[in-house]
Amino acid sequence: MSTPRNHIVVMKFGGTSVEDAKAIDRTAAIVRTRTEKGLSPVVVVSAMAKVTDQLLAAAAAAGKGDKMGALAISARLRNRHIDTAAELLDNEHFTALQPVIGNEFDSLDDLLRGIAAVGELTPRTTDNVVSYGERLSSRMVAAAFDQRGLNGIHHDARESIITDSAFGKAKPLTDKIEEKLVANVLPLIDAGKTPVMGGFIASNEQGITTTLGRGGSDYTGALIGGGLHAGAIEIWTDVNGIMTTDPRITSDALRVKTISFEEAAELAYFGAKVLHPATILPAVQKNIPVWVLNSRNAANEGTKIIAAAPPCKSPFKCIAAKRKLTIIDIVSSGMLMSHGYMKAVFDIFDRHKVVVDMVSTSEVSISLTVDSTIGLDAVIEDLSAIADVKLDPNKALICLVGEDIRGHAGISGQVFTAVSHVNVRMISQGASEINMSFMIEESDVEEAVRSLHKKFFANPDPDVFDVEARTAVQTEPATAKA
Ligand SMILES: Nc1ncnc2c1ncn2[C@@H]1O[C@H](COP(=O)(O)OP(=O)(O)O)[C@@H](O)[C@H]1O
Ligand SMILES: N[C@@H](CC(=O)OP(=O)(O)O)C(=O)O
Repeated sequence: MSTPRNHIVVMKFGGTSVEDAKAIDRTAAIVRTRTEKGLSPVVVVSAMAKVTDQLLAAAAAAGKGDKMGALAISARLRNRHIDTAAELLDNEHFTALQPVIGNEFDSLDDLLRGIAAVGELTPRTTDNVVSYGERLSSRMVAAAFDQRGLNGIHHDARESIITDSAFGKAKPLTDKIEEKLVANVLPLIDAGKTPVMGGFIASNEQGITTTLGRGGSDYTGALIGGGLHAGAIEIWTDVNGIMTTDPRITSDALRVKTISFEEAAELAYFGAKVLHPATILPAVQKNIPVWVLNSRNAANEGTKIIAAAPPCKSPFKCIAAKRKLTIIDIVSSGMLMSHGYMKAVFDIFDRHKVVVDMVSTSEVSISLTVDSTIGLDAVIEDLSAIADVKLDPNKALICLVGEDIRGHAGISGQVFTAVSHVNVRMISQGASEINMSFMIEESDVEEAVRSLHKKFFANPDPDVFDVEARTAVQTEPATAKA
């Protein structure tokens, strides 16, 4: 294993942390606190808030042949970026950056015209369109850091983050990434620069643009942290850290002070949007602590994610909800007393590369859940050849994460009493010692989470949760973003 470079800190700023000139200015001030401590930051930025969704909308319009609609979205984005740069930068830096922004938008417009002309949108072209968000934000932030004396220098993430060719959700090639980071980024750090890179975007081995999937900038941050063997990875967002549940569901949510890698991975996978599920992996491999911090309230301690979290007296640390799930009920009398049936069913999911989240079985039926409709038609067709299949959409998974759920007697009774007014469709407990999950109607999510939160976080362990903040008000309300 490589030797840790403890002076390097990877700082990832999400869309809300770079949403406008004021936010980027705050970001620069936060980065300065690290350079003042003698640390060497590598900065990863997402697209400005909502830009990714708007680029996807432009791509979709172009794919339907609506050239004017696509170009209109692009024109609005062009104005937003130019206006932000004008507010953010002095004359010298703005004059240098304006043509760069202009060129990027000219090439985006050419791309959108091309898509509209053929009237077809592929995953590969979608990745190309959507990559402009991070390409632009990283250039703007680098210029702002340069002007503010932070020695900011732009590095195109696509030159260092190398993936396979699974457009839309590409898999990183970690050995290649490490090689590239050491060759491209380390010399910049050694020269006293602050490299600024776009998150989420990458390229395959042929140099074609790919992306790591929605919310993937956290993953970029972790890949860079792992590849450079940094001393810490910081995820800067718009809340005080990992909270006991999404603070948009209940304002009673409390900051979790410390959480284990394992617990954070479960939470992220089962819906806590604050962290991309893959973020933890590179950190675990090199035992790098990950911090989740608030760029609107930088003085707050945030949440530390480490290998082993301290003991917690409360049974749960967090409640996550994952929406937009579909339950698939598979019923067949052929399953009765037979072996190999499960294998046949799962082989079908495997063949069509459809990921299953939760499974529950009886003698003649299997219920399972999926979070994407991509590839689902083919799965249903193949399953229908061996069983009766029923789809039940608009479901949500509620996941309670805690360090030793099995060790708490009577815990299931307490959970289901708390949500006794909600129709529970599937339950899973026992597969993991730290997770208890169940499926409900999507429309019941808020009610169920609030009831569970009230039940399990009435007397939280002060060593683990920031109880003092219970009465404190957030610095600013969280805003909707993408
Ligand atoms: N358990 C949780 N703790 C904190 N935030 C959560 C949690 N679950 C969901 N969230 C949501 O995640 C949001 C932050 O994630 P995201 O919007 O992707 O931020 P960014 O743009 O910084 O990457 C918060 O505003 C919050 O509403
Ligand atoms: N911009 C990308 C990647 C990302 O991670 O964004 P954010 O950090 O704002 O969640 C997205 O919206 O999916």
